[in-house]
Amino acid sequence: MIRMENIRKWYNANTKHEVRAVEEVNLTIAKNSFVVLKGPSGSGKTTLLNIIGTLDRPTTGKVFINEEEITAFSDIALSVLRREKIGFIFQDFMLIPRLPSWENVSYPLIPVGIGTKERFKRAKTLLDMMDLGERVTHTPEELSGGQQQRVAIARALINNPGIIIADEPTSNIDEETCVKLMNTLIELKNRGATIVVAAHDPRFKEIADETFTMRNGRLQ
Ligand SMILES: Nc1ncnc2c1ncn2[C@@H]1O[C@H](COP(=O)(O)OP(=O)(O)OP(=O)(O)O)[C@@H](O)[C@H]1O
Repeated sequence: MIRMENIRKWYNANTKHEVRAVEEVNLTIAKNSFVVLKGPSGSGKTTLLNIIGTLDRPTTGKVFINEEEITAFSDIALSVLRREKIGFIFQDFMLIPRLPSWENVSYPLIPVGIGTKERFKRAKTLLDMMDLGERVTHTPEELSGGQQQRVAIARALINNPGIIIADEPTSNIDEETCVKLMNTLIELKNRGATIVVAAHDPRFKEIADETFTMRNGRLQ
């Protein structure tokens, strides 16, 4: 379970660039549920996802994952948590240029100390699953946008995460990849993962257990 208590995120607090991106958010996401965040551009969805995914800290408030207060964790403890428990799918893929697909996918396994042969094997299995078995040694610039997105999805799954966070995952991909992504997320949920997606695509509402709407940094 993920629980957020009185979350506030102010960027550049007390400067002339201060942005009150998230205000007084209280949110509970049940374990093994599929949750969608929607809301207009700039309403704070990415900010909230980054806080849930421990990529950023709230200005005030507490976040709990399975009753552990992760906002009290050190940066090192948070990076271990991210590595072991959380998979990210970003809007703009965030692949590393010049690294072949299999290395992009298996990159999160390097700090875990898994050897090259095993990393290749695991990456290949996921790339096969994403219909990219023929693109294992291609670099991101040699792939189409949809193929890059599928590499990014494979990377998000490499550590078999209990929590999957996706920020507008369908905004840069074609229809076919989009349906595939949705089916993959449903399958991961059925296998026990908790899924949190920020998305405008109305189809997510149909597959989600719960949809939350953000407006001006607040949950409605
Ligand atoms: N690093 C940052 N520094 C300062 N302000 C930021 C930063 N990141 C986001 N913001 C501001 O915080 C507000 C919320 O942004 P956020 O990206 O969370 O919205 P969003 O709902 O995800 O938008 P979109 O749907 O356009 O991606 C916006 O006003 C944005 O300009």
